[in-house]
Amino acid sequence: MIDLIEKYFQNLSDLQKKQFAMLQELYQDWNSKINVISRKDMDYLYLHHVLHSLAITQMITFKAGTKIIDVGCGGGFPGIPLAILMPDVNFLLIDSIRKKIKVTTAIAEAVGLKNVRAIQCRAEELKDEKCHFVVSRAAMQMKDLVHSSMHLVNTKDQFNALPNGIICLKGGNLTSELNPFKNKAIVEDIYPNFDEEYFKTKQVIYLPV
Ligand SMILES: C[S@@+](CC[C@H](N)C(=O)[O-])C[C@H]1O[C@@H](n2cnc3c(N)ncnc32)[C@H](O)[C@@H]1O
Repeated sequence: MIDLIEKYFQNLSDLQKKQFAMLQELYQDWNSKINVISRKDMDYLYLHHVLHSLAITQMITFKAGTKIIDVGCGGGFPGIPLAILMPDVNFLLIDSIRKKIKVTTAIAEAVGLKNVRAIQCRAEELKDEKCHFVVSRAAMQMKDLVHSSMHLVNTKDQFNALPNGIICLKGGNLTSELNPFKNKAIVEDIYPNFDEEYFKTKQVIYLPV
């Protein structure tokens, strides 16, 4: 299934290929102990979770040294696949549920990711950390994500192609959810950049802070 990742990311090093390939067994094993992915979805780990996480790269390629906070990372999405793809970018993965952070930490360690930290906390209670971009998938409604995480974004230190902000992965009808942000948010369909049927209902949303 690593083929699916290589279809879109052709310059992976041998280490990155190995790291992506390790995810299947690691998630299989951890998910049997602590549920972080719906059981029926385990057959689609690379399409529904790994590649979907990497679809953030259609909006932006983070420069080396960028700091990212993944809010509500659960078992590590989108943070872990992005951290494998971008070893020069620093990731802090947070979730309010301790056992999810246990899985995320174990997987990051097993894969040998030096650019990942994971801590259990609620986004709104995180005070001592700043990042250039918050990323998130399926953690909360846009207005709650903005409310809980806006303070994490450093608005002064800007060096990426887009101003610092929040980037999230969403699906379905977003009209009412994004209504308060309609003049500011950029919404991109993932399909056909990633041309699997699964992505026909999925979007990447960017909101500058
Ligand atoms: C549906 S899961 C998605 C997990 C992961 N992002 C994924 O896509 O597989 C949502 C996660 O967000 C976490 N979460 C919700 N509100 C949060 C908050 N305010 N701060 C930190 N984590 C939060 C929950 O604990 C849960 O693990």
